[in-house]
Order: sequence, then C-alpha cells, then structure tokens
Amino acid sequence: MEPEALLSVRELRIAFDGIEAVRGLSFDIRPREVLAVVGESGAGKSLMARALLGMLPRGAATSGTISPDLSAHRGHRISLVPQDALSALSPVHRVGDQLAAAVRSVARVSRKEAKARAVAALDRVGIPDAARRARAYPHEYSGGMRQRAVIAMATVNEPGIVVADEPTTALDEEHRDQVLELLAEQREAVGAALVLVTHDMDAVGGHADRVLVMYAGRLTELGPADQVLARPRAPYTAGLLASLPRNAAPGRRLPALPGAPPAPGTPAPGCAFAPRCPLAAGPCHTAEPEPREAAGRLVACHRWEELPHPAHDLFLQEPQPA
Ligand SMILES: Nc1ncnc2c1ncn2[C@@H]1O[C@H](COP(=O)(O)OP(=O)(O)OP(=O)(O)O)[C@@H](O)[C@H]1O
Repeated sequence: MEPEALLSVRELRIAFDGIEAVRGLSFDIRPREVLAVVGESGAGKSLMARALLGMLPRGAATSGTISPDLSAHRGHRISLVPQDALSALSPVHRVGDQLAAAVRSVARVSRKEAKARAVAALDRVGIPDAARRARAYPHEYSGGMRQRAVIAMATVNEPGIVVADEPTTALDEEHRDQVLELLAEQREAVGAALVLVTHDMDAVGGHADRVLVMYAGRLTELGPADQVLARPRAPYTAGLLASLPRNAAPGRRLPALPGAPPAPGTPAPGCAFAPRCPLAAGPCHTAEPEPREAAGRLVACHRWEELPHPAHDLFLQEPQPA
C-alpha cells in the first residue's frame, strides 16, 4: 500500500506570459521522507519548490492543485532553507531575536519562552555557546555558523515540511556534506519531511529516500533513491548519472550529457528529451510520454524497457584526437 501523503501536488503548471516552465507535475511528499529533486538548470525545480511555499515570483500563472495549501503557514508548517544563507537573515537584528520573532509569529508564548526556544534551536544545530551567540548579529557569525542559523530558523517551529532550495551550491564538497548531514539530522529531530532541490546528483546518494528527476518542467523519473541511482530507468536519469566525473571510464574524456534542455515554450510534439536521447525513436518524436509505473517507480519514457544496464556507454564520448 502507498504510504499516506503529507502533501500532494497534482497537475501543477506554472507559466510566465503563457510560456509554461512547469508542465503538469504530479507527486506526493510523504511524512518524514527526504525527497531529492534533481535536474539540469531550468528544469523547473525552484519554481516547483516555491509553489509549495506560496512564494512564486510575480507574473507566475498556476494551475493544478497543491493540497493541503500550506502557503498561509509558511515558517510554521512549511519552511524554506534558501540557497543564500546571508539573505535569509536580517543584518540589523540579533540572530536570537530573529528566531524568537519567528517563534512568536506562530505560537502564543512569552518572550522568555520564545528566546529559550531560539537558544535551544541554535544549540540543536551545533552553534557553540548558543545562549551567548544568540545575542550576536549575523555578521559576527562565520559563514558556516550562518548556514546553521538559517537551518535553525527553518526548523525552530517544527514544520512538517522543510524545503531546501540548492542549499549547498556555494559550498565545497566537505561543507556540502556537513550541511546535508545537518539538514538530515534536523529533519529527523523535528520529524519533518525534507524536499531537497539540487542539481547535484552526487548529493542524492546517501542523503535522500526518494528522488524526483525533472526535465523541461516535467517528471522524468520518481522512485527510491537507491534504486534509481543503482539502475535508472529513464534515459535522462542515466545520462545525468553518466555525466558524473566518477563514472568516467579510464581513458575516456570527462563525459557530458550532449546538448542542452529546450528553452521553455519551444514547441516540440514528442518527448522533450528526444533530441538528446540516444534511444529516441518512433513515438518519442510524436507524443510526450506520461509518467507510468515501471520497475517500482514512475518513469516517463516510451522506451524505458530498451535502456541497457549499465547505460553509461550510451552517453560517454570517445576521446577526441588532440
Ligand atoms: N520570474 C520568472 N519569469 C519568467 N520566467 C521564469 C521566471 N522564473 C523562472 N522562469 C522560467 O522557468 C524556468 C525554470 O526555472 P527554475 O528556476 O524553476 O529552474 P531550476 O530547475 O530551479 O534551475 P536552476 O537549477 O538553474 O535553479 C527558467 O528556465 C525560466 O525559463
């Protein structure tokens, strides 16, 4: 039986000036899961994440449903860890006061209690001497501490869902792992689900329960992260994995997924990935594939059964003569 959904997205479409950037996306977020959302730049990951929070940019027209609609409960039942930790904190207020204000915006508690919760949240994310640090301003924190403070802010009200939009883009590998571990740990501590938006496929392994692969505003593959990573069923997922440097065969050039995603609004009668897909044939050029149950997951591909395993060779490029 399917686990009960914490939140359901159905047929979500997001357009600007009539040009659709998210084109009929349906998926569930399950309680306490870590759902990674991956795909190349422009796939619509951030727009989808912002739609969950009710934070779409001006001019966005939407259709479809997100239920329950938590946008009125932002900071309480759903919260955001943004890409840029600095922009998430006000430079003119003490970190502890910002957290306490966040607590008092959703709970009728005394100032003293709000401060105590703020300090506890800072302590929980590993800020040393949290009671004293709570009285400091963001510029008095190191970059790593600010990142921790932002995660404390996103979890202080014990939301059901934390959305992290590219939280590690600006970080090196070591710090990236630390932040992902901290996010996972905090998610566990407050019992939230985590939606982890990233274009970094490497961040998915070991950190996510399920992975949603998006391409050109649509679902390409959605399933258990370990299974999808070990044996992708959609050619696009296989291409993303083949593009990871660690999958380059000795003597081969650094592999790359050839081509680029289509610009939004580019009319294409078939599968949006077909122009880049080594398997594309027949219906791929005439009909956009819908997500279907396949191999214990959802896959939107007419020819998923033809995908060899491993599939890296389909995408790897031979060394070019010097
Ligand atoms: N404010 C906007 N106005 C017009 N078009 C927009 C706007 N925001 C996003 N788009 C369009 O939606 C597409 C998807 O944007 P989105 O930011 O969701 O992609 P993404 O998958 O998160 O990519 P990235 O990894 O680069 O953040 C963009 O390529 C752009 O064409």
